[in-house]
Amino acid sequence: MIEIRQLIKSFGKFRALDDISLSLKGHQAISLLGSNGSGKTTLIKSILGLVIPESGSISVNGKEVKHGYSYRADIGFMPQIGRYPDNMTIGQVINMVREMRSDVRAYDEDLIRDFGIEGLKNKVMRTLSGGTRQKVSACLAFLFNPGILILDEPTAGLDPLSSEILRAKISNEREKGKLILITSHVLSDLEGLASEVIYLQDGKLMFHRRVRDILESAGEEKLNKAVAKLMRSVSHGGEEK
Ligand SMILES: Nc1ncnc2c1ncn2[C@@H]1O[C@H](COP(=O)(O)OP(=O)(O)OP(=O)(O)O)[C@@H](O)[C@H]1O
Repeated sequence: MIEIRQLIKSFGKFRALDDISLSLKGHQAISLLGSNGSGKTTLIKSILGLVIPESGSISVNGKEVKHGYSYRADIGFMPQIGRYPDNMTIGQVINMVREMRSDVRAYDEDLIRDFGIEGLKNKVMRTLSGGTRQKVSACLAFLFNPGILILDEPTAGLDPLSSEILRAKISNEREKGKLILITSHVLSDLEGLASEVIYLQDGKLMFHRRVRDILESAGEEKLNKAVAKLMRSVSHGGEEK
């Protein structure tokens, strides 16, 4: 569903993405890992068409990103920090976004219900806690029932119950065949959620592997331990892709 070929992006002389090729398919929850500054956000922004790469290509559901923005209709994006008009209420923001897509017949309001957003709809955006703001961002990302979800640090700031609600939603959507790309710095957040892991370091792709294979080859039951082991081995030896 997302094909990235030999992607290169520099900021001045600094190479933020260095020859990245990836094939991302439906039915997967893919965890995008990497230390601060490794290129995760730049990669996500390239997929969203917000960063223009200097070479290489990205196609989403067969449409080349550089040929227009229509492909974005099938991507739901949850940013790390959602920015919304300060004086609007939650209800007004959700209605405003809903009206932007009159072509959509059935909205996905599961998270609005499960997070209890109805009871908060008169709260003004500027007064929201970080976690409630995150919940609004999550509700909006899923609202149009997109085939692809890109979630940037989705559980950061969420309380344990809300985090579990979001994890369950991600699993459900994956089972329906969606492609879900998730960045997180917390390895334990991946447990039972991710089916594939991508690891970037200094703008380079260090590995893209199935969780099952990572667990098997590390001889570990816990994904966070297995991924940490693999990260150490590729960081020191520069393993596979
Ligand atoms: N607009 C920009 N101008 C100059 N340098 C940039 C720009 N955007 C990103 N960079 C640099 O590119 C590198 C990759 O940044 P990016 O935000 O993609 O990292 P990240 O993996 O998302 O990091 P984090 O985990 O901290 O969010 C960093 O060194 C960053 O300083």
